Amino acid sequence: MMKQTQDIAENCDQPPERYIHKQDEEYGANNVGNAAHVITAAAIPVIDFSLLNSSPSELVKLKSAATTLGCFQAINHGIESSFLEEVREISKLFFKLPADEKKKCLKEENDVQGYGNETVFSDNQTLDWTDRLYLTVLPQHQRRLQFWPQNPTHFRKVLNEYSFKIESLNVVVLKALARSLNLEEDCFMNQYGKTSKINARFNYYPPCPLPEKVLGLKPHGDGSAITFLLQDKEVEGLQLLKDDEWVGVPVVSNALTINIGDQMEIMSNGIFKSPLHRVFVNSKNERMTLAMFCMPQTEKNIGPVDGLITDETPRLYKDITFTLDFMHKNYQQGRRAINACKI
Ligand SMILES: O=C(O)CCC(=O)C(=O)O
Ligand SMILES: [Fe+2]
Repeated sequence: MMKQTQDIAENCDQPPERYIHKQDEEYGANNVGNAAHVITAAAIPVIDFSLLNSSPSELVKLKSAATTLGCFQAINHGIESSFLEEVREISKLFFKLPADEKKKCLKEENDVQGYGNETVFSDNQTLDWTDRLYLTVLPQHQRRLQFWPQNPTHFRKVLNEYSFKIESLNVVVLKALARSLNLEEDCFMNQYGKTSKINARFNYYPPCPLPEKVLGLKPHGDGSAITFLLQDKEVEGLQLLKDDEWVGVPVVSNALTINIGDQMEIMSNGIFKSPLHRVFVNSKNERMTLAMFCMPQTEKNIGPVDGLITDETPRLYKDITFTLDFMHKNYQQGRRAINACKI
């Protein structure tokens, strides 16, 4: 059985070969683009959610963020900061448990659900410097509770509550995005079926003695429609590709970082952009984040909404059922799932 990254990081002065990025990897750690630099907070738009229904200019700002970067920071989103603290706390308490205790939630080798590191498909796959706990949280009947920690004791209660808060916020985002394009407000939601599907991924990035040689997460676009990322309170690391340059996504206190995912790019016929992003780690501090991936039911076919297909803007994507398996296979082979959906 493979050792977890956290256990490796504990006593190591050199990351194992399997984590080290090779010079020729297109988006590897050595290949930092023109210059990896942290741009100012102003470059990632901050959207005030309390204004989305009343302020046309806030909606324009949202549209601009979603069509260019595919990323924005949501403030005044309605989830109490004290509750976000509880969410961070269960993550921290879980990852700080002794290895044996965490192993109670260990994923099976070829599954993504549960605790562990990245699923290995091939011998030359470069590994991410991270461990994760990956759980389907909604719809409720798809939960596989054997992977849900019972330690800390309030883990399940807090995650359950957070799932419903994110589900509601997802509706707010879907409606606002539709209105920003002058579309009927339910047009994206109509592709969801009765409820959304939400997968949670708790990410733990231990410090690394040679951070410039590894990546916390390899470059990828999210397979979701919308991703809600609760960042670490202090430690930054997320970067996204904009005009061939990697730009850092700052920590904004009490904000949720929202990413457009591949399925929204498809439903919007390419108007909204699913950004390529990756994670850097550092030598001093560990970093913990929680990504909530919201998407239509996996058995549902999705495609560009009718109102967006015109003579001038022809259909760019096929109708497709976007399964997780399809997503992950592409990721591990260093490809983008969305490219396989283009006409
Ligand atoms: O940890 C982060 O900052 C980003 C996580 C992410 O991109 C993901 O889980 O898909
Ligand atoms: Fe991501």
